[in-house]
Amino acid sequence: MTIPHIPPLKDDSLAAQLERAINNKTKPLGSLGALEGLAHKVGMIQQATRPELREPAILVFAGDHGVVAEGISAFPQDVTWQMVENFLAGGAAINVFARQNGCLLKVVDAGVKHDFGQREGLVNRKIAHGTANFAQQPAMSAQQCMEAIQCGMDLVAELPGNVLGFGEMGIGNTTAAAALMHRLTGIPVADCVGAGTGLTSEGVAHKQRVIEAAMALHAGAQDGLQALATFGGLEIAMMTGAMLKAAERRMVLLIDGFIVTSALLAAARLQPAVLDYCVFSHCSDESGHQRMLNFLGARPLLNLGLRLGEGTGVALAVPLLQAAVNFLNQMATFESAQVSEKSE
Ligand SMILES: Cc1cc2ncn([C@H]3O[C@H](COP(=O)(O)O)[C@@H](O)[C@H]3O)c2cc1C
Ligand SMILES: O=C(O)c1cccnc1
Repeated sequence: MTIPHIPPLKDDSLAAQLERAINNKTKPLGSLGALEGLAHKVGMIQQATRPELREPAILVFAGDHGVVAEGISAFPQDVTWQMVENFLAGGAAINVFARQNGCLLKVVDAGVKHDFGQREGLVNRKIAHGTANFAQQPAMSAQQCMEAIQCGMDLVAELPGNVLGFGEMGIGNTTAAAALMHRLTGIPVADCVGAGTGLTSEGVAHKQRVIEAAMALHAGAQDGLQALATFGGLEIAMMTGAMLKAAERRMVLLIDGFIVTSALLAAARLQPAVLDYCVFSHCSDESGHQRMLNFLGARPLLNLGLRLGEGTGVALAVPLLQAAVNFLNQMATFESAQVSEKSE
């Protein structure tokens, strides 16, 4: 496996051109707020003063987690495969929002504990029937983790468009994500754990204890790949690989909530410049997501109190991304529209 090399987005002359183009539009300086930074970012990613978005896609990566044996989720493990069926039938929240906003949606079986057979619309990249319980042993072998990363890279190499959103499904994956977050950021476990699908406060306290015990058990798993293999999920590792390949292909990466951002923490540990290619769609209500975003220096577009995952925040942010590119390409300048500039 070769981790792609991702160049940082540094081109002072293009950055200045984009800034000028944005500032010359018929509006007070800075008045389109976060959309201005977004337009600038897409221009830098595409190395163009007139960027364009083509065929936005959302990949929903699904996988199961052995750590559910510790009683860390409010829902049973079968919900993972049942929700995959729901995605295939078009009835989940992500189906609704992806349809609404014209996104291609693909569901990837990275490691669900269920046999789906050959199914229309399901991309079969199953590495294993779920991970092992990281409260007892590493979730994945190094080999499985690398296979998952490689599959993620290969999937993205085939995509037609230039915008890629990330979503996930996997009962128990907020526990994996919180463990990964703690190990990769050093933020105390108590500030990484949250209620996930709806644990009570005692449930959250138990989840915290499970993670703390696992940290002691796996004290040696410190580097990015080791941490990912030890605490991550097959869907999380596959997202990490997909993110790296998408940045290498100069796609716009749309980041969803807590679990997707944990995959990005691992990707950024391997190739820090991957962050230059990311748009943070929203801040999840899963406590810990805000801290993760702060750690990355990220400013999310939306704050809607979502705590679902699946890529729902990503799908909702697509029209904002389109608006940013459209204002850059279509708005008149002070000169072209003959509008007077600021007096003093
Ligand atoms: C019906 C249902 C649909 C979902 N869609 C996404 N998730 C979300 O919840 C799960 C993580 O939460 P925890 O770690 O607490 O198990 C993930 O599958 C995530 O995508 C769902 C959860 C449920 C119950
Ligand atoms: O932020 C998320 O993506 C999230 C939060 C809770 C449960 N599932 C996903």
